[in-house]
Amino acid sequence: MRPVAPARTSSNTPPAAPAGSTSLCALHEDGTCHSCPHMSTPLPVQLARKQARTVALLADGANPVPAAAWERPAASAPKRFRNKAKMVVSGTAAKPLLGILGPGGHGVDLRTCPLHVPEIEAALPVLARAITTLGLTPYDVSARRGELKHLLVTASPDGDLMVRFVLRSRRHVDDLRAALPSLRRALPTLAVLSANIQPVHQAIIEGPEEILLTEDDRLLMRLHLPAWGVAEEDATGAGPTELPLYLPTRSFFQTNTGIAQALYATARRWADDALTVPGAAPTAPAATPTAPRAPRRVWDLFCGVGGFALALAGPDRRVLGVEVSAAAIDGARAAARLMRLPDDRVRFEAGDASVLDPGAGPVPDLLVVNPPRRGIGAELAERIEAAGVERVLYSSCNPASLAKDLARMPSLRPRRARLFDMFPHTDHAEVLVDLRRRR
Ligand SMILES: C[S@@+](CC[C@H](N)C(=O)[O-])C[C@H]1O[C@@H](n2cnc3c(N)ncnc32)[C@H](O)[C@@H]1O
Repeated sequence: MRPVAPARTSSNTPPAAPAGSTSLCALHEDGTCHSCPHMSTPLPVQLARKQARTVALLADGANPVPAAAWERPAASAPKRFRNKAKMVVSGTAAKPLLGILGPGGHGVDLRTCPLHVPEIEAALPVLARAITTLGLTPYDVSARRGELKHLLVTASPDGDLMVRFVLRSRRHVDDLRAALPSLRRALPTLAVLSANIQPVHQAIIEGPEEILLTEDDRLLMRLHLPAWGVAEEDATGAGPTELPLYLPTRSFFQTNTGIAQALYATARRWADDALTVPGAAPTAPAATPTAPRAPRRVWDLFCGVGGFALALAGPDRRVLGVEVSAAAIDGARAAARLMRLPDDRVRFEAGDASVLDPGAGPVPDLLVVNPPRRGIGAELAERIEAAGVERVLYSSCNPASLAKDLARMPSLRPRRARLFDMFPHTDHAEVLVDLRRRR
């Protein structure tokens, strides 16, 4: 077969925004893409507004977050922060479009989206040429014909790539396998290649079957946190402690790498900062075995590939992570091995976190929850409230469901909060709240 041509940087450069524009994105400016409604507003102004909105929303609930509890928000880079591209493939095999379906189901090409990290932007034209070379016909939603539905590309902080072709059937899997050497020549940092089979005609990004075409089945995402006890830099600040996370193909990962680092670093700083919250009730001295200064037993529910659990792992601490995705749990266990954490201290279990009862056995000193947008829900919130857990770190990508869950845990009072700009140019906000049981 014909080889795939390597990346050409000149054709990868996004078209410049029109003169006089403050926008970072020509696709936004010319109306091609509406995914980032605030793209034309300077990022510091966006962030101030997002912070004000989030503070107001959470001050208003039945278990309010006091205005004085908020730390300075963690600001993102304005562009080149997204480590994952989820591209709908449309057009034709000869001229594929990688992006979204616009009004009327017409394909819109977003391969020059300035949010993607440079490694993704350089890879997309190479992958478009591979689609042409392999004759992969994009799936036509209205005609229900074609084979290639989506292209999912993730870049690690080291620039390694995971590329997944979401196909309607297995028809082209052998062609993709045969193209691997040529793809590797064109994309030398290609670490993981797979075909995901998504046979149903529904708006679902990926299906349950993943066919791996490389030996590696996961991407190493090496994050960097500040040293223990040191305040984290915002967003892009690389610190000296490595947090190596393994991302398997069908697992969640925070899409903004710099902000993910800030989030895990803040959780770690707060977890060990039990005595220093302004206005917090004094706790027992550190030496008292029943009330240690830093938590000894930590649970991380909805742990994904283990970001919070592994950031919080320490010599005098037992950590349990629970996550519904078995693939993500495999990744978390592999990362724990890479970090040489003994499995009697750091344990990961696949299962439904929403049915757990922290009061059923020895109660964790610190519970981390980082649920999907729906929140932890009434039942888990009520069990946490009843279990007598002293401290909860609640990381939420949906302040509205967070406010509801806080109202269900009236004994756990928000003492500290921080906004993380995980999704710049949109209204979405990620919030971390430090809850302490009222005495
Ligand atoms: C917002 S992500 C957080 C992942 C992780 N904490 C991180 O920092 O990357 C939510 C996670 O919850 C998982 N999840 C969804 N429902 C679940 C459930 N009922 N029990 C356990 N995990 C669940 C998802 O698979 C996903 O990995």
